[in-house]
Amino acid sequence: MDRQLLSLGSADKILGLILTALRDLVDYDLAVILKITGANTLTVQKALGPLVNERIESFSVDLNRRKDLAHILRFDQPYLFDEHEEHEDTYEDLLALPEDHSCLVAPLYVQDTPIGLLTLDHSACSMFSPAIVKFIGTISRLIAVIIAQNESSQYLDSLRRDLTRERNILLTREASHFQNMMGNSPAWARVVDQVKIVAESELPVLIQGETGTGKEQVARIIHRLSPRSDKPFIALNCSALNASLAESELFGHEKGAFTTAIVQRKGRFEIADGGTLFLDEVADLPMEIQPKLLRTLQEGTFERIGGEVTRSCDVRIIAASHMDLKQRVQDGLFREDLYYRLGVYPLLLPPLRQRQEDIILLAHHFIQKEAQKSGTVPAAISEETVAGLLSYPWPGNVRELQSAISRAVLLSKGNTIECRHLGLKETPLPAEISAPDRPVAAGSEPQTPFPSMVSMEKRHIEAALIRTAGKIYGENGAADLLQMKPTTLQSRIKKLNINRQQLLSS
Ligand SMILES: Nc1ncnc2c1ncn2[C@@H]1O[C@H](COP(=O)(O)OP(=O)(O)OP(=O)(O)O)[C@@H](O)[C@H]1O
Repeated sequence: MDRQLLSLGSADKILGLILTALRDLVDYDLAVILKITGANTLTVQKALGPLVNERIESFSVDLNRRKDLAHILRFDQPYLFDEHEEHEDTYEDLLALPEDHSCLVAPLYVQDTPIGLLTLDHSACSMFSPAIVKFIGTISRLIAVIIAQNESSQYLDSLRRDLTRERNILLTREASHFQNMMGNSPAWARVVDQVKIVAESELPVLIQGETGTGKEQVARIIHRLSPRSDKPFIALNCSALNASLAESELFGHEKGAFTTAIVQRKGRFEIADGGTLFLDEVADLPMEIQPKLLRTLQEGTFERIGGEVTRSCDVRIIAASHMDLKQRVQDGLFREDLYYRLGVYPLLLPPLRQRQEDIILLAHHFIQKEAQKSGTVPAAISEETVAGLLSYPWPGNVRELQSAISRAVLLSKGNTIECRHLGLKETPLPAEISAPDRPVAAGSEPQTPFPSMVSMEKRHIEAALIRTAGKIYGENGAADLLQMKPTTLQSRIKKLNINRQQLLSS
C-alpha cells in the first residue's frame, strides 16, 4: 500500500482531509462531523470552515436532551431544515448565524447503525439544492465507512501494540531464563532452540551430557518456560539411593511402614503434582524400583509405602544422566522399557570443548560474577591464558571452568589472570558419552589439527565482538573488554579477516 496512505494517521487528520475535499464540491461556512460516544452523546470530531471556533470544536450534546437531533438520527437520510421553520440551533447559539440561513444535517450510518452526524451550515439562504442534499446523503455513507474503518484500524493497531508489548515481556522473560546459561556457539544455539520447543510440550525429556554441562540448569529452564512454570519443580538425585530409599523418596510412606517411618511422608511425585519432577543421575536408579517408576509414568498412579490408597498424580518427568543410558540398557543395568519412556525427547548437551566459541565468553562471565561478589573491577586475562583456556579439554565442563576462574581470580590478586593461576591439569576425558570426541593421547596420530595461535586470536576477538554486539570503541566496547587500543583491535579485525556483520547475524 502507498506509504502516504499508511501514514494518514489520526482520525483528526483523516476527517480534516474529507471536509477539505468536500468544500471543493459544496460551499459551506461550517462543516462538522460528530460522533455518538459513550452514553448517548454527540461529540464533535472535526469542524472546518470560516465559522469554526474553539467552543464548536469542543462541543458535545446529550441526545436525551436534544430530541430533534435524536429524531433525525433515527433515519438514514439527510435532513434539510426549512429556512423559515423555527428550529433549535444544532450548536446552541455558539454560531452567529442570521435568522434565515441554510442548515443540512446528515446522519452517518454503518449498515443499520447510526454512528454520528454530518452538519453543514451556510449563512446565506438556499445554499443546499436537492442535488446537493442527495450528494451529501451518498457522501455521508462513505464518511461513516471511513470513520468505522479508521476506528477498527486504530483498534487493531492498539491490539498489535498490546501484543508486541506482551511478546517483548515474554521474550525478556525468556531471555532472563537463559541469562545464566551463556553461549553463542552453534552447538549451544541448537540446545537453546530445542529447549524452547520441548518446553511448550508435555513430553518427558532425557537430558544427557558429561558432568557439569548444565543438565540441571537446562531442566530448570524447561520447567520455567513450560505451562507448568507456576507449579513446583522438584529434583531428586537418584545416585546413592538404595531401592527402599528410592521408593520412599519417589512415592512417600505411611507412618509405621518401616521401623524408621515414625511420621507419614509424601513422596516427590505427590509434592511435584501439577509440576515437573527432575530425576538427576537416573542411570543410578536401582533396578528393583524401575518397574514401579515405569508404572507410575504409564498410569499416573502410585501408592505410598505401607499405604493402600492408590493415588494419582500429574507430573512431567525430566531425567538426566551423565552416562550413556542406552549403553546402560545394553549392559543390562537399566530397563529398556523405562529408557524408552523417559527418553521420548532426548537432549544431548555438548561438552565445553565442542563449544570453543563459548569458553572465553563463559570465562569472562564468571570473572564478572566474581568481581560482582567482591565489588572489584573484573580481572583481565592474558593472551597466554586465553590460549590455555581454549586448548584445555575441560573434562569437568562449565563447572570446572567456573571453579578454575574462581581460583584464578583469587590467585591473581586483582592482576591479570595468567595461565598458572588456572591450575589446569591434563585429565583423561570421561568415556561414557563423548567417545568420538576424546582427546588424542600424546604420540598417537592426531584426529584434528591443534589450533594455531592465529585461529585462537581470531576466535577470541570474535567472542569479544559477539559479547559487545559488535561495538569496538568506548566503555563496554570490544577494545575495552580485550584491554587493547581500539585502533589496534580494528587493524587486527582487518588482518584476521573478521566480518563483523556476518559474525553478528550468524
Ligand atoms: N551455559 C552456561 N552458562 C553459565 N553457567 C553454566 C552453563 N552451563 C552450566 N553452567 C553452570 O555450571 C554449573 C554446572 O551446571 P549443572 O549443575 O546444571 O550441570 P550438570 O550437567 O547437571 O552437572 P552434573 O552432571 O554434575 O549433575 C552450574 O553452576 C551452572 O550454573
